[in-house]
Amino acid sequence: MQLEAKDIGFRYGDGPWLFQGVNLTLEPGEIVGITGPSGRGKTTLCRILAGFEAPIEGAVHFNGAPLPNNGYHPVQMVLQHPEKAINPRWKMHKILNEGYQPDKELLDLLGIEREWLTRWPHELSGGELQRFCVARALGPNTRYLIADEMTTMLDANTQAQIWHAVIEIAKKREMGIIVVTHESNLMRRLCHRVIDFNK
Ligand SMILES: Nc1ncnc2c1ncn2[C@@H]1O[C@H](COP(=O)(O)OP(=O)(O)OP(=O)(O)O)[C@@H](O)[C@H]1O
Repeated sequence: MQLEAKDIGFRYGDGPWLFQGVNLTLEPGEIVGITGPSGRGKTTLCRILAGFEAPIEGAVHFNGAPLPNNGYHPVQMVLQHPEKAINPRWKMHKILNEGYQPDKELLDLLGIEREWLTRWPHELSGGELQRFCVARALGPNTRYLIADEMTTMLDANTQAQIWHAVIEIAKKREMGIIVVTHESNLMRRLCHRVIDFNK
């Protein structure tokens, strides 16, 4: 079940092309980094790969066919700021179980404490909230995870715990990952290969 970007081009409105002719193939279980300067279009490319945005040119294929536009999406994305990705009017248990019911093993792996489940989002730290966003993205039908600066705002311990959990799940399920980060050490440690989005 490959994830394939074929000759992708994108621009906002009638502005200049952000990028054109982007080709990328991810195999199951592969961890690929995307690096490049701020504003180059990495997040935009991620949004296209996750089906949030349609490319102006080219196409994204999953398992040889266009990305599905209903049902559970096989490509899930986790953003830098968890508070932008959750409903502030829902308690954490509702946010966590929105798409599927994560099991105890996953909650433990991500260090999610049970007492957090009855709290509102504003009653948790950024690192605690991000664990929920990661759990929510790791449904059993997630085949590719896009981590766009997923742990940039977090301290080293939280960053390590979250990545340990994600890598363990990825190995077990042969889930592919796209890692967008400006941290070159993290990139080197995690990724099988890195695409320089500067060129
Ligand atoms: N909805 C939008 N409408 C118009 N321009 C946008 C929109 N979203 C992003 N842009 C612009 O597109 C460019 C690329 O943005 P993008 O977030 O994809 O870059 P990036 O490489 O991920 O940057 P960073 O490393 O800072 O996160 C930026 O110049 C941004 O201002």
